[in-house]
Amino acid sequence: MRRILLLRGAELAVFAFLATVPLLVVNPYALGLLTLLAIYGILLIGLDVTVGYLGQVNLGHVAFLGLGAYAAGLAVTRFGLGLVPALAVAIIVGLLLGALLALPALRLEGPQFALATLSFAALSTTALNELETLTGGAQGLSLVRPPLFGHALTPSLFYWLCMVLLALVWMVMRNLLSSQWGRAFEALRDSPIATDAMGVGTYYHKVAAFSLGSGLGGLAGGLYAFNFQYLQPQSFVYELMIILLLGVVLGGRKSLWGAFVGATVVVLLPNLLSNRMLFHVFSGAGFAVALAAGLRGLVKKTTRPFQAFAPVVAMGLLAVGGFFVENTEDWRKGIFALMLFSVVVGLPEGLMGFLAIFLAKLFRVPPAPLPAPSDLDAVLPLRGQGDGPLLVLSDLHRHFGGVKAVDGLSMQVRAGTIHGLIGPNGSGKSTVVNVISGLYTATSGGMSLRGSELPQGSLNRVARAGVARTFQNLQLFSELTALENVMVALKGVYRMPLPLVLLGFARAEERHAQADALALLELIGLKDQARAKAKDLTYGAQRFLEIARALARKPDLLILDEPAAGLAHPDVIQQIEIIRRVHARGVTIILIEHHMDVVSELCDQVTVLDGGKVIAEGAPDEVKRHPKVIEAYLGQASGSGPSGAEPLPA
Ligand SMILES: Nc1ncnc2c1ncn2[C@@H]1O[C@H](COP(=O)(O)OP(=O)(O)OP(=O)(O)O)[C@@H](O)[C@H]1O
Repeated sequence: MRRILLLRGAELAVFAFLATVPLLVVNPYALGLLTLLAIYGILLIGLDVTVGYLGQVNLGHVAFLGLGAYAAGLAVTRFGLGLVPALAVAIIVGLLLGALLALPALRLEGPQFALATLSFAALSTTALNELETLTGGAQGLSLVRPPLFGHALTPSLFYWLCMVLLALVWMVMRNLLSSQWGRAFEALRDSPIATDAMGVGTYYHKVAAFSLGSGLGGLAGGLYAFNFQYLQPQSFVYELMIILLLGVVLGGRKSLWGAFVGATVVVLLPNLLSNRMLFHVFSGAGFAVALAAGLRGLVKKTTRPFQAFAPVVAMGLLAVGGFFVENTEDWRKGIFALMLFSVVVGLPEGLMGFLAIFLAKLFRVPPAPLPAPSDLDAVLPLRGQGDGPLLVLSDLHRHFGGVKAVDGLSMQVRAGTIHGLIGPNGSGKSTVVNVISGLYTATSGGMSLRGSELPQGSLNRVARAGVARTFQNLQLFSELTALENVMVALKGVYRMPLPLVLLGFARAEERHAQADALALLELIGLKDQARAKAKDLTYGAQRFLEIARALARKPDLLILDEPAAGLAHPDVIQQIEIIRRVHARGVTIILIEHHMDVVSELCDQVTVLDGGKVIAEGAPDEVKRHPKVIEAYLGQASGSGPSGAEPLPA
């Protein structure tokens, strides 16, 4: 049985079981907990988009729960809307306010982003508190759960409604996250620069992801309002946020199952704290897991000592401390902190990540087979040589304060050629590449591609204009597979509108993308490692993979920034062969390289830079003998005139 069938079967079994619960369980308390499980499940799936996929610490998600709850509550109490329109209002409020927060906040990174979201959460609670005439302030807002299509929603019916919505959210998000969108979210977490350089708008995708996650927060808020039928601003404060983060991290990031497990933890935590016996069992089990995982990691040498011992100490403190404190609820913040610390340090992949390793060993289910590679002519069409220059740089300057990294560079790259760009360290080669590819804006000067002005200062727009590049310091999407790295960059394949992607209509397109990406992996000799994560490939293979990924853009101009840097000799030979194959497809290449033998082997024309200026230009053999070049590399003019590669760095 294929892995996908097994997964779908497990999902179906769990949801079918959950659907029958109201028929089996008459205990209203248990039904209430399961209703909350569905609501928090939706909330955590939304939070996982930012925390798991975007890799950002989002401390504002609790605000969207609150805003969604009040939006739905007010829609019903003030505007007399029904249940469905009120839930729609809650989603829209989440989406819009999410986008509004994301627009400025996502220009920030790391702790600054976390602080921006925390401030938003604080502001929201204050607003809900202070806008008394609208929200009732600290007095709270009471509402009555409206009927659904004329039927009063009993606790059982409301539970089913929440479960149906969780199942829908699950399906829609699974479709989205396994599509080009999900890959883009993960790619920009690993390398925003490379994501932009592959023509995938980083900022746009970040804002879309954050807004989507917040929309789900709004929906969960609407359901929360109709579940409790009474709202108070104090319910949506940072303490709940910490529990939500604990849920996502403990359950396992980037996983719908992880969100589900996390929601279970969030729902059960209050019971855990109020029932002393349950607390002892839980903390004892946690200590045992931490000890077993730590010892296993140490024996297998997969864990550093701190990573192994710190969770044991934290969980030990929890287990022993439970016998001494009078009331565990008074210590809840400390308990959450110890649990969060243990999970972050000891179980970075969360419970589902941990479980997935065992399940994979237990079932050993092969993944679905990949399609046959597409015809390379369709993926990377052969181009004619053309005549005239493809790229023209005129009097280009790029200064950093007083440093003139590029100082009046004029250069032409003929279509269909391999154009070498060489020069001693610090001569300005990388800066030129960064200006052409849009990472830097030129201080002055002009650039044109095929006669049209090249956009400046935007990796994304330059990529869309037909320029692809690799990076001197590798910028792969390390958590994605080799195949997915190439699929992120594929041009002209993804045409399905978002609503249809959400409904699961992008599968044929995905197969097509896989086949195209495989053709490019075959070109560079990595087809057999298509499913290996980029971070697990050898260094040489990673360098080759960057070329395949850049080729997925079907570029007019490919810039290779030191593609042989750090490679062992056999890999250098393979790299030369790959570049030859790419060139044979008619792709124009700019090659920055310190290995002079690689330059001599491959380049039709070479431009030599020194101090940001061109000091020589011509065929490789000519420039090697040029006195200025020899002087630049050796710091002296040689009368004898070098032959071969000796004077230039190998
Ligand atoms: N972001 C920056 N800020 C300030 N100075 C910079 C920046 N980038 C490059 N420079 C300076 O510009 C000059 C050219 O650097 P650049 O990296 O372009 O040279 P290079 O020829 O690519 O060198 P290498 O072969 O060592 O990579 C150097 O003096 C460098 O210190």
